[in-house]
Amino acid sequence: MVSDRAFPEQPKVLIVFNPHAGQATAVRQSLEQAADLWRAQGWQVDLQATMAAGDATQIAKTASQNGVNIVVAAGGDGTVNEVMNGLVNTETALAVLPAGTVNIWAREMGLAMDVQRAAATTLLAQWRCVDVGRVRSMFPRTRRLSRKRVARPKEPLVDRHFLLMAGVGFDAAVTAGVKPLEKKRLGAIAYVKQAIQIGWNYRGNKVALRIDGKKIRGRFLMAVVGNSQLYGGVMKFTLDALIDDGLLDICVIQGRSMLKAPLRLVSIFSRSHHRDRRIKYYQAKQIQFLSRKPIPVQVDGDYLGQTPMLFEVVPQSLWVLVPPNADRSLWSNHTTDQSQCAPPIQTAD
Ligand SMILES: Nc1ncnc2c1ncn2[C@@H]1O[C@H](COP(=O)(O)OP(=O)(O)OP(=O)(O)O)[C@@H](O)[C@H]1O
Repeated sequence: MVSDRAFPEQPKVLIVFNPHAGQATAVRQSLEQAADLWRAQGWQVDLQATMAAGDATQIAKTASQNGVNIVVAAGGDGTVNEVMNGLVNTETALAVLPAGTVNIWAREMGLAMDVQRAAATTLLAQWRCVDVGRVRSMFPRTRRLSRKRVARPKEPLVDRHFLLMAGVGFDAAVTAGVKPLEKKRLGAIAYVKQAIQIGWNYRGNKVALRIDGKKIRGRFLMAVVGNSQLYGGVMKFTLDALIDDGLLDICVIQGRSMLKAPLRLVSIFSRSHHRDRRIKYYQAKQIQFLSRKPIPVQVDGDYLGQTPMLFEVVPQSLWVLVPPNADRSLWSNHTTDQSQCAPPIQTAD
């Protein structure tokens, strides 16, 4: 792996933490210890807790404007998503300390799930510039899907970046239904419980996709639009995704009901997507999702809204700290053109 950018000697660091993330209770204490470890290496570290959902984006944006070199998202993937939304197209890098329920980005980065060990590994990280995804509500020009009208957005319009993936359909319906208290109590099992509860009656939706201009229609149970590979911490829907290739990977699961969904899961777990004729796989810069009925959408594990939505890649737009054990299969072999990432920031001492 090639380092994209030199580490500042005494970086200014802000740890943004979600006090309600995950199931642990003494997060602040272990984050203070992580901060001390970094301070011992000359890093200038501050901590700030979020007060409400959505806070972390503004905190990260302000930190970047104030010359902070690294903003550390201490929480789960929802917190990582909020922080990165404040850092896209800035000079400030994203790092993570895993304190959430699933911690997919931390796993992709090869970090231990223990905050202290993850902090120690972060000292050895390299700066890399990566792509992110962007998802926006859209008003389709096509008013019809076969002979029926295309659904118009009924919820507030959204415009959001994502680092890991977005899901459309069944997984987003599950995400929307998991209650925060249940997630706190049961952890990842809350998702399994919800999936079983709604799976019996879930029906595939008629969807029209436009993938880089190419029209594709069908009845889909769900689709994953991946910027990276790992999903749910255990499997890979978008197993060919590279985080610096200027493309999003799209894995579509076809079907009318969940009856045969276990077969699709076997294909996904055994990484034989390409041999399953009910799984379609694409790579593209832009994907439009249109449907007769509004279909739920989640980004990086949190419910976002409903179709119609437009997904597109924002190439080379985010600096991230990449520890030595990060999954190498996420990066293309060649050194990418870094000109679109903001130039390195100079620490004002
Ligand atoms: N102070 C806060 N009070 C209430 N909600 C918050 C606060 N700070 C952040 N949140 C919200 O909590 C949501 C979940 O947090 P987060 O993703 O960090 O943890 P998690 O859900 O336990 O982990 P994972 O996403 O890995 O499963 C985030 O989407 C965020 O919007």
